[in-house]
Formats: sequence, C-alpha cells, structure tokens
Amino acid sequence: MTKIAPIALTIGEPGGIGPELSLKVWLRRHDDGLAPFCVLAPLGILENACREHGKNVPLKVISDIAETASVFDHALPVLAIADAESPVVTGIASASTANVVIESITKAVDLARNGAASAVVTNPIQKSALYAAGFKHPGHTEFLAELAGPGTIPVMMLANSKLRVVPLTIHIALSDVMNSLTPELIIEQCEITAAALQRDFGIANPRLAVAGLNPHAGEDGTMGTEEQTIMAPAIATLRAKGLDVIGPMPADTMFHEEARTNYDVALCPYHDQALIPVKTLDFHGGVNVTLGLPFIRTSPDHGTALNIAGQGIARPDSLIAALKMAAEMAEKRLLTGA
Ligand SMILES: NC(=O)c1ccc[n+]([C@@H]2O[C@H](COP(=O)([O-])OP(=O)(O)OC[C@H]3O[C@@H](n4cnc5c(N)ncnc54)[C@H](O)[C@@H]3O)[C@@H](O)[C@H]2O)c1
Ligand SMILES: N[C@H](C(=O)O)[C@H](O)COP(=O)(O)O
Repeated sequence: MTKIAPIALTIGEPGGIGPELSLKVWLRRHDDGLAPFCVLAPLGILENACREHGKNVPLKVISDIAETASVFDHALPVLAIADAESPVVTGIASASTANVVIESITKAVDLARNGAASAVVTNPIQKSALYAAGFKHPGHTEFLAELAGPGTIPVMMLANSKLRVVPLTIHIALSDVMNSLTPELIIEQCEITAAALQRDFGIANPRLAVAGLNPHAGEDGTMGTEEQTIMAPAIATLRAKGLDVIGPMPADTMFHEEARTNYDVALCPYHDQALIPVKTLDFHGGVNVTLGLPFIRTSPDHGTALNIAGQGIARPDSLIAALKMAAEMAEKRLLTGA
C-alpha cells in the first residue's frame, strides 16, 4: 500500500452517533485494513463515549497530525480542539455544541489543504442545530466549498457497490427545484462528475444518465415541459462536447438492476429522487463523496441517528466504507500524480 498522509476525521454532531462510531472504526482498524486517521474533537467527548459504551479504547492526544501513523496501531489519535460551550448530552443535538462541529470541520479542511491530511472524512452533522447557532450553509457540501475558496463548485455524489447518484439540486424545498434546475447547472454538474469519475474512480469514459423531473420524463411535454426546455438542450450540449450522457430518462424505471448496467452514475433533479434508490439498495454500505473540491472528502451516507445514540447499536459500516474510499482516492492520486 502507498503511504498516504493521515486522514482527518471530524467528530460531527457530538450528541449523535459520531463519537461512538469514531471508537468503533478504530477498533476495526486491523480487520478492515484502515489507513491511519485521527479524530478532531475535544478529548472529553471521546472519553465520555468510551465510558458510555464500555469501550476500552486508548485515546492519545497528539499535537501534530504527523504523529498519527506512529500512534494509530496502539491508540486512537486525537487532535484536540476546544470544548463545547455547554456539556454534550448524548441523543440531543444542541446549538451550544456547534462551535465544536464547525471547528472540527474547519481544522480538518486546513490540514487537507496544506497536505498534512490526505483527506477529510466527516461524521454526520445535525443541520437544524447548526442553523439554530447561525450556520449559514445548507450542509457540509456547501460549507466545504466555501472553505475551499471562491469558484469552487461542489457536487454531491452518493455511492455504494450497486449505484452512484448525484442530486443536481441538494438541500432546497421541492417547490424551489424547478427554478434552480437550469441547463447551466446540469452541464456544470455533469462535467464535474465525469471528470471525477475519470480521476478518482478509474472510469475512462464515464456513462452518465440524467433522470427526468416529471412523470414519464414529461410524456412528450404533456406532463411537464422541463425535460424539453431545460434538460434535453443541456444533454445535447454535453454530448456535443463528447460526454456519454443519456436522458432525460423516466426516473421510475432507471434504477432496477438491469437498467443500472447502462450507466455509471445517475444524475437526478432533486435530493430524494437520487438518495432514495441509493440508500434503499444499500444503506450501510453507502458513502457520500463531495466532487469538485481541491481536497478529498467523504462521509457516511447516514445522519446523526439521535434516536439510537448512546445505545451502542450504531453500525460503523458506512463510516468504514467512507474511510476506505477516501484512502483509495488518496492512494490513486499519489500514484498517478493526479
Ligand atoms: N453527512 C451528514 O452530515 C448527514 C447525512 C445525512 C443526514 N444528516 C443529518 O442527520 C440528521 C438526522 O437525519 P435522518 O434522521 O433523516 O437520518 P439518519 O440517517 O440519522 O437516521 C435514519 C434512520 O437510520 C438509522 N441509522 C442511521 N445511521 C445508522 C447507523 N450507523 N447504524 C444503525 N442505524 C442507523 C437511524 O437510527 C434512523 O432510524 C438530520 O439533521 C440530517 O440533516 C447528516
Ligand atoms: N443529503 C445528504 C444525505 O442525506 O446523505 C446529507 O444530508 C449530507 O449532506 P452534507 O454532506 O452536505 O452535510
């Protein structure tokens, strides 16, 4: 295996399952062959998770992420950040711990941008708690793009072994989708997706399938005209540029097993159209990866799962898949110089 820099793992919502999963993935480091990572969190949050879950995980505070590799085998490296404004209550997301959530992400991005970390892997955040604290971004995806600098256009892709999907619009109300879906947006998102599949996923000629917005992809304009006025022209432009793009496809018939063999990624006009099939096919194996950033970022596909936090039953599979995908992408970039 190539020697990549350590991965920076953010703590996510402290009241959610992030602390528990951080311990669980470290315990699985040998069985799953995980590349070294450190957690960016106040030490107390992880100590508390150890107590709550009866996990005997040795924690080692490091002052420099470069120490991760030498510590990782025998202890979970912790790059400590400031404590939360008020104590963390497992199972409850609070605006008063938003400082921890935001600092963990910001610091991880700094490390990735200066090359000290090979990738950022994020534990889930509770968006409503962050909004209550004044956080202005819909989610990680847009926040990471802002931290990456002007002109960064992020693309959210969710992937498991059965399907890759990109929601063309992300965290907006369904009633706003129609106004946000433009030919420019579709072209931009398709181009970034195709470039990322080539660079990071080893697909030389990616096949993209764009889902229609309306029932039966508009049924020749009788059930909506966005396919004809917005989507078809964008797809024609992409094809003229040499990209392998099909669509707009009727969304209800493009996700069954046989249909999925016709493309490498499905791009869908709205969030749930994309995320329902991928999370249904394999919730625990899914990874959320942000394309178009100047650094690697992956995340589990699930959320903060407040309803099971503290019970010890949260499955680490998706976070393990996210750590593995991040390491594979980093190794590939190191090997190819891409
Ligand atoms: N990457 C992220 O930061 C991210 C991703 C998705 C959702 N979220 C946020 O998480 C919060 C809760 O969202 P939600 O309730 O829609 O989805 P969720 O994924 O947190 O929970 C959905 C269901 O799946 C279960 N579940 C989730 N992860 C699990 C795991 N690892 N093991 C076992 N069961 C698991 C939960 O207990 C719940 O029953 C929201 O604020 C949402 O915005 C964040
Ligand atoms: N829509 C994503 C999902 O359901 O998996 C999720 O909310 C994560 O979004 P960010 O990575 O932008 O936080």
